[in-house]
Amino acid sequence: MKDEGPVIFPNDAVSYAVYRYCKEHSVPLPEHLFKLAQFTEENLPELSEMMVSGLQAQYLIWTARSIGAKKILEIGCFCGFSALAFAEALKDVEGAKIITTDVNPKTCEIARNAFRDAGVDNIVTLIEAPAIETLQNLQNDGPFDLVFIDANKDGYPDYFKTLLDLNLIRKNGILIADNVLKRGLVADDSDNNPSSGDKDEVWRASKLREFNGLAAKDPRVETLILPVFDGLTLSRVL
Ligand SMILES: C[S@@+](CC[C@H](N)C(=O)[O-])C[C@H]1O[C@@H](n2cnc3c(N)ncnc32)[C@H](O)[C@@H]1O
Repeated sequence: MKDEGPVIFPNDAVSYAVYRYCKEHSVPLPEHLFKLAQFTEENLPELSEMMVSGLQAQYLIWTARSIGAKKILEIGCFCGFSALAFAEALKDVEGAKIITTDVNPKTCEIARNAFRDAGVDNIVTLIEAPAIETLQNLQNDGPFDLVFIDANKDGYPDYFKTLLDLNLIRKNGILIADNVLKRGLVADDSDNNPSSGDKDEVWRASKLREFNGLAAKDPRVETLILPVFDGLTLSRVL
């Protein structure tokens, strides 16, 4: 077994080259995703970092197709970038349905326009409401094949419990949660971590630690945490 050592790549330059290489050799993204990303970066520059990365969108498309997903639920729509990726994955699937939810009216409007412009508004429904409320009203729409959590980090433990208690994910369906390592703070928030001075982030990391603990111990799921992007928790429903 190899040592569980630090980063594989020697420095930032090589890491960026690797990232570009991975994108170029992975499932392609449609042009409308690049357009939405550019629009978001130009119009909401201070928030645009909230979008998943290009490679992460490729990962979501590949995963949704791999498990034969037909129904997807997303918590945290923002301007619609990851939902559009899911729509790309499901565009040729008979009866496909994507439900996404967010509380920000401004970004919801951008997302709705993006879904319409991409011609996927027939399969994507955006519910403008707090996610916990949305989950409690989804009994007739589930169970989902894939659920993606990418919203307020303090909500992750409740989203996890509600999704499982209400049987909103089918057997062998998967839950993907983003940002679960929070720049490593979840595993190490000591002075070793340059982000440890940011008290808000340290608090969010504590909620993510709680979420990861639930996902690791709950007998209804089998969980894998991957140290990719900002950390992904993958839970398969048993
Ligand atoms: C990281 S962004 C989502 C990014 C999106 N998945 C993408 O890749 O483009 C998080 C979103 O969660 C939303 N959010 C925050 N609190 C929420 C809540 N209680 N219920 C639903 N959405 C919430 C924010 O408004 C924000 O748009």
